[in-house]
Amino acid sequence: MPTSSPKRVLITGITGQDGSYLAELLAERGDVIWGFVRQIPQPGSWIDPLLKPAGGKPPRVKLIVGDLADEGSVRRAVGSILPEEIYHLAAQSHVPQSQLDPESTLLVSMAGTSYLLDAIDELTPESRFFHASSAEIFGDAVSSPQNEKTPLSPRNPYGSGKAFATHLVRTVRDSRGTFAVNGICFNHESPRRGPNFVTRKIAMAAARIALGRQDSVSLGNLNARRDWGFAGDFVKAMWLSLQAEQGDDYIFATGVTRTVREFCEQAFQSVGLPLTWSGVEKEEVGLDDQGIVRMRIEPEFYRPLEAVQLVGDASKAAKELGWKAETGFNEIVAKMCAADLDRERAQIENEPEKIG
Ligand SMILES: C[C@H]1O[C@H](OP(=O)(O)OP(=O)(O)OC[C@H]2O[C@@H](n3cnc4c(=O)[nH]c(N)nc43)[C@H](O)[C@@H]2O)[C@@H](O)[C@@H](O)C1=O
Repeated sequence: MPTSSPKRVLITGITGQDGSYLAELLAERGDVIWGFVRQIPQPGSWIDPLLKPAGGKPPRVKLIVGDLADEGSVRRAVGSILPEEIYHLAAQSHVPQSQLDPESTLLVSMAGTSYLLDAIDELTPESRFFHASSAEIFGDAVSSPQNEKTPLSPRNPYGSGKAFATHLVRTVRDSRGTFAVNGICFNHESPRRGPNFVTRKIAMAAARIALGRQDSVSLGNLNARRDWGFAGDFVKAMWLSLQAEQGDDYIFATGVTRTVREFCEQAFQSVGLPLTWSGVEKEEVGLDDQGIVRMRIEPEFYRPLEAVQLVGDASKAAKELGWKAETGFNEIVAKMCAADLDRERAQIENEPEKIG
């Protein structure tokens, strides 16, 4: 990766999957990192090792409490930290949840992005701004694979909020000259993924079933396809995009899709419980080698409108940033299952012994 002098950096969404990997990457570079958080995280957060490093070393991350839906607190954060780089990663990013609660999803995606861009314009016009956009802006995509020029066609509130913010970033870049980047991120996973996303749900279930702590798992559409990469690779792309000559839009993706079914097969295989399938579509089940049902279909996990052909063309990021997704599908699944096996085993060790 290219070198550059340490920076003052502000990250929204720092306690999440991407925020924590990014903070680790920037801490290694020696950057001075601030996390904008709604509340101080409970112990056990992914950024604990940066907040309280081992051996009594000084914290690598400082926190500033505020709310992205409150313009005043956003201005105060930017005005007091005077960041050279801002990574805006915070979002309510679960698609079904955005259908249940569009308002708060849209507030963070739309108002939060707008307040940050206004604060930069007024207080720190030299700051470089990264917006974590999403493949969901393409929703019902008119062409495949999608690139930076593909028209936006979101199909749910989450995608709509991200589409608005993506447009806003483009407009502000053109009209005010702000160094602003849209990183249009396709699905990216890791052991830090929240358990309501399908990959982590499957990895956790496979680990728990293999250790006898759960009988089976219920899923929705097994034939849904996604372009799944590794979150640790994606945060490198985010950083690289802010080291470029000028702000721009980039697709971050692997260019390869897999089905939910393939993810299941690979996950169960990696915990030593290969699955076979029986039945059709919504009646389908996954069986282990003893014929025990380990995976069922539950209609509640089907989506009313599925994003159909989302696969990214990241050739611009490759050409201009020298970035490509390095971690393959099988490696991502293996990492996730191994981490969940470890976590479950640690929990078993800490459980009080049952007597009688
Ligand atoms: C790019 C985009 O990527 C992510 O959004 P997502 O693709 O909606 O992620 P997911 O893991 O919830 O669903 C993936 C697929 O899996 C299918 N699926 C089947 N059965 C279950 C199931 O039981 N649970 C879930 N959650 N999905 C299921 C589901 O129908 C869908 O086709 C976010 O990071 C988002 O923030 C973002 O930006």
